[in-house]
Amino acid sequence: MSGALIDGKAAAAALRADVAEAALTLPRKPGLAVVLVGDDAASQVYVGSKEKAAGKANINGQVHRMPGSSTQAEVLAQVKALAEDDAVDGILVQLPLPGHLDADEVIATIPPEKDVDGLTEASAGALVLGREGLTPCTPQGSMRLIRQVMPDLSGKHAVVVGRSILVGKPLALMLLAANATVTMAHSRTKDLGAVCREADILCVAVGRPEMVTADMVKPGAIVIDVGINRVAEKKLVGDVAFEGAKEVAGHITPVPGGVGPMTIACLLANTVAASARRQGVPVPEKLR
Ligand SMILES: Nc1nc(=O)c2c([nH]1)NC[C@@H]1CN(c3ccc(C(=O)N[C@@H](CCC(=O)O)C(=O)O)cc3)C=[N+]21
Repeated sequence: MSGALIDGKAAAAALRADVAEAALTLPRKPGLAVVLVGDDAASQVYVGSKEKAAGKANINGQVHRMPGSSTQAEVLAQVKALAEDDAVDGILVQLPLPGHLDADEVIATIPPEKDVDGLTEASAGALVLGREGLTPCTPQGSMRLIRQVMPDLSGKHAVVVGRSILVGKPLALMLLAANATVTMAHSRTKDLGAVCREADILCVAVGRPEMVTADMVKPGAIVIDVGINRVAEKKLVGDVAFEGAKEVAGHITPVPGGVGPMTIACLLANTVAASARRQGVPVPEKLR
């Protein structure tokens, strides 16, 4: 292996420790509410791990499980109740929602100051306008990993492959705010390989197993693999063909153990940051 591994598990543990410490400095214990509609097995496991992580970080985590047959009005009423609950600092609606529900309308019901997933129009607007706001967890986690190996992105070329609302688009904006020169590439980009090879920082969030191969990586580049694809019964792979790419990259995130663990840690960081603002105290520096 030539490139150094970026250990997302270790970085997430360190951030969670900072979050746990910061939570204790607040007048009131931070509260995180997760709304889970339906009984999708993967979501159950995932939400359970969020609840546990919250507890360990000195955050009151509560999961509101609703049947898959819940109506739009019932889900909206649940989110509204949490919006009005003063002890709740963060609201996360687990996605995807069952097909008969309108996720946009549900998310619009989350007050921006409790939007720990960074998915409301207000949070997206703040990111575009360069104002203070809560940022989506997966791109925020990616930025934290990049900063760890490259604190100053000035003069660097970042290529983001994938333009999703959840990851690609916000990540590009965050890289731009950090002074990188940013290219957004996607499924309609011509000669994707050539574009990727220009990248000092290559971020891939397309949801296609091992789509980015070693020949698309500039020697020494930082490679951030946001993909989590279940290929065989138990095997998880990223959007980057890791074995080859790691020989070319300077730094690379593995899957699992890369961006994934950072997503949960950033959710906790957002929750404590939201709580601090709601309680009128400064957001601890390490959580920014
Ligand atoms: N409103 C909302 N916000 C989310 O942030 C959200 C969501 N809905 N719905 C589901 C997806 C999925 N997601 C993951 C986070 C961490 C790992 C993670 O830590 N993965 C481990 C592997 C876990 C395993 O082994 O299965 C890793 O990459 O190392 C995975 C998936 C957040 N999501």
